[in-house]
Amino acid sequence: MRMKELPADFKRALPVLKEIEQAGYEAYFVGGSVRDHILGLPIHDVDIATSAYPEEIKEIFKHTVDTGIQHGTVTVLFSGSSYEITTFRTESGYQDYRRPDQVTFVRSLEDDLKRRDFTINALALDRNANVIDKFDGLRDLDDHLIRAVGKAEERFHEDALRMMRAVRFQSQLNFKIEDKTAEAISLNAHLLEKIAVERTREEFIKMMLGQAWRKGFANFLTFKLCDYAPGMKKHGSSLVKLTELEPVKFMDEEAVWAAIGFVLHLTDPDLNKLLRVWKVSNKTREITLSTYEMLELFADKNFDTWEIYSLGIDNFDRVVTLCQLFDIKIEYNKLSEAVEQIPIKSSHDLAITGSDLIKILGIEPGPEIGKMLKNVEKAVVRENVSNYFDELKVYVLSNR
Ligand SMILES: Nc1ccn([C@@H]2O[C@H](COP(=O)(O)OP(=O)(O)OP(=O)(O)O)[C@@H](O)[C@H]2O)c(=O)n1
Repeated sequence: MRMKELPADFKRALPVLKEIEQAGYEAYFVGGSVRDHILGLPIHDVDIATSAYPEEIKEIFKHTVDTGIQHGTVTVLFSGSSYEITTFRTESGYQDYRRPDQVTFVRSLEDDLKRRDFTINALALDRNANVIDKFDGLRDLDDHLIRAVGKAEERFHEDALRMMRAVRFQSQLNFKIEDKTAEAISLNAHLLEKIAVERTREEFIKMMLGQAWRKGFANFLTFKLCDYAPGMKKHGSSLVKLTELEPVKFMDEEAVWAAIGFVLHLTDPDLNKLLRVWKVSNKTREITLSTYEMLELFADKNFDTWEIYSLGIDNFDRVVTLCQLFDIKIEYNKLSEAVEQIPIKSSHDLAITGSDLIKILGIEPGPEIGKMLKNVEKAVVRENVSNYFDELKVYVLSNR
């Protein structure tokens, strides 16, 4: 099959493929960018695979960096851009279900494609836009199917993360997982325990942010991957409720975690614990906890602008989408107008400072000043007083 127009990222890399071919080797685009291009999706991360060994690539190009030379990857700097070029390889060993014990460089494209996870990821594209399809990846793309290359069980034994990748692609592409591949995931879900939590988390979040996350997440539960994912073992039957909610897309990772906390009715410390087990970043954890608290307030209908402000106005839109997900009725127009009208973004925007208060009140610096400033901030946010120095001065003097 020959594709029509190549996207700019591929076109820019064509001279690199040409150089390799002129030196007597083969070179192709491979991996996710080929899949996405055929699907008509925007591409990112152009990967090039070649029959040339790393040392041979280094002879062809003047400027190279040994990025992952033991796995066959060399970064080539060419005409102001950089390209990752990986030698065709086979892999064996996989005693730990994560990494091959042995990587062997080979000259055959087919051998390289054979070791890949799914047929839709085992396509190659040559310089003339011909697709090389040894495992019926094009048919599966057409049929919207995620099918392991060769024996599914073997592919998952090689890298257990691929089971998460299956549900992730299902969600991102809105595809179905082919029966034998699905069966192999169910049989091998326990291997997920061998995978570093950071890698599992990355796939989990990509899955939850995908268009068909309800399908991917439903399979994450059905295949029992959830039982071997960090901190979720006992929660399968509660988490299933997420798939029965309104079809709303998650805005970001923080929205995903807050929704999980909410559907599990976690206390704040328990959600914190779950986030630590999944090793989310401190920033994500902070934002998630504030989002979660705001969501609970909205669900209780028991809040005012000060609470929204102190939990972070930036969380408001995320919480609104979560309210849609959980069908929590809020008076959106009224609320968003109120939030827009909050006159300050943070205490830094106050027209009065701590040193002003010390002068106005004639008192020593200390905790009293902090308390007073907080009261002023609250009054400004609740629009009990305008954020002008003179008005704040009067307010402070009459509320001392
Ligand atoms: N566990 C894995 C990871 C990757 N691959 C192969 O390596 C390619 C590149 O992997 P990666 O960049 O991680 O994923 P993509 O498939 O490119 O998807 P995306 O870029 O959307 O994450 C994949 O297409 C697949 O052929 C694999 O076989 N097994």
